[in-house]
Formats: sequence, structure tokens, C-alpha cells
Amino acid sequence: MVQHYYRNVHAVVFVYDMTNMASFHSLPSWIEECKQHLLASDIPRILVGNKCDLRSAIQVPTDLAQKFADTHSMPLFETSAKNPNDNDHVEAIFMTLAHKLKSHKPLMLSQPPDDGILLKPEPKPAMTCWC
Ligand SMILES: Nc1nc2c(ncn2[C@@H]2O[C@H](COP(=O)(O)OP(=O)(O)OP(=O)(O)O)[C@@H](O)[C@H]2O)c(=O)[nH]1
Repeated sequence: MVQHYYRNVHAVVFVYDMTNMASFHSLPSWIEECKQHLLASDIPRILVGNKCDLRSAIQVPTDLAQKFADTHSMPLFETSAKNPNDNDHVEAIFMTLAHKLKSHKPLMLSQPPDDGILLKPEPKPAMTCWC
């Protein structure tokens, strides 16, 4: 993928199609591509199986996906972008990611300590223009 997609990346969502085993099998190459672009290995990453509403067409069993997620230290979510009543809601998945990002944010030393060390979150960066 084009180099600039990997600039200023703070989190990665790997999505596969639960009804398409080939999409699941392509995950290692996406993970490798992230490594090649020097994305820090500790940035929040999650694995999402989409189209869980198509029950009779599922090709990727949950236990297989869970093993893969465990191997790569990622939480697994199974969802349907089409049917909001199915399994994990897309909003809930992104809320989880937002929480992970918040707790991942590095802390920096703020004041010289007198009787302790005060840590505060890094100041927010200036707005970035994505155009
Ligand atoms: N049943 C179902 N269909 C979905 C879901 N998500 C996407 N689709 C359908 O899958 C088709 C492709 O969706 P796109 O958003 O174009 O995704 P894509 O990655 O470009 O294409 P695919 O690889 O074909 O899934 C569309 O017809 C969507 O309506 C889902 O969760 N459930």
C-alpha cells in the first residue's frame, strides 16, 4: 500500500470477511506490510471479522480467528456492518479502540519533582490537515 497511508498511524484495524477464507489468509501479509512500514509493534491493533450476519456462509470459524488474534496479541471482534443487531456493534469496537489509544498515549514529566513525580498527558498536537 502507498507509503503515505502509513504516516502518523496511531492504531490499526485489520478487517477480514468471515464469509471469505482468502481474506482471512491474507491477514499475515497485511501484518507484515505494517511491520515493513515500521509501524511500532506496540500501537493498538484490533482484528475484526465482518459479515457475521451471513451465518450460513461463514467460512472462518471463531476459534480459528481467536487463535490467530491471540498469536498476534490482538482482541478479536466479530461484527456485521450491515446488521447492527449482530454481535459486536461497530461503535463499540471503535470505542474499545479509542480507550486503548487513550491509555496508550505516552506520559511525560511535567514539573521538577519536590516530594513526588507529577505526570501529565502530552499536549495535544496542532490540528492536522489530511487533504
Ligand atoms: N451481509 C452483509 N453484507 C455486507 C456487510 N458488510 C458489507 N457488506 C456487503 O458487501 C458488499 C461489499 O461491500 P464493500 O463495502 O464494497 O466492501 P469491499 O471490501 O469493497 O468488498 P467485499 O470484499 O466484496 O466485501 C456490499 O454489497 C455490502 O453491502 C455485512 O456486514 N453483512
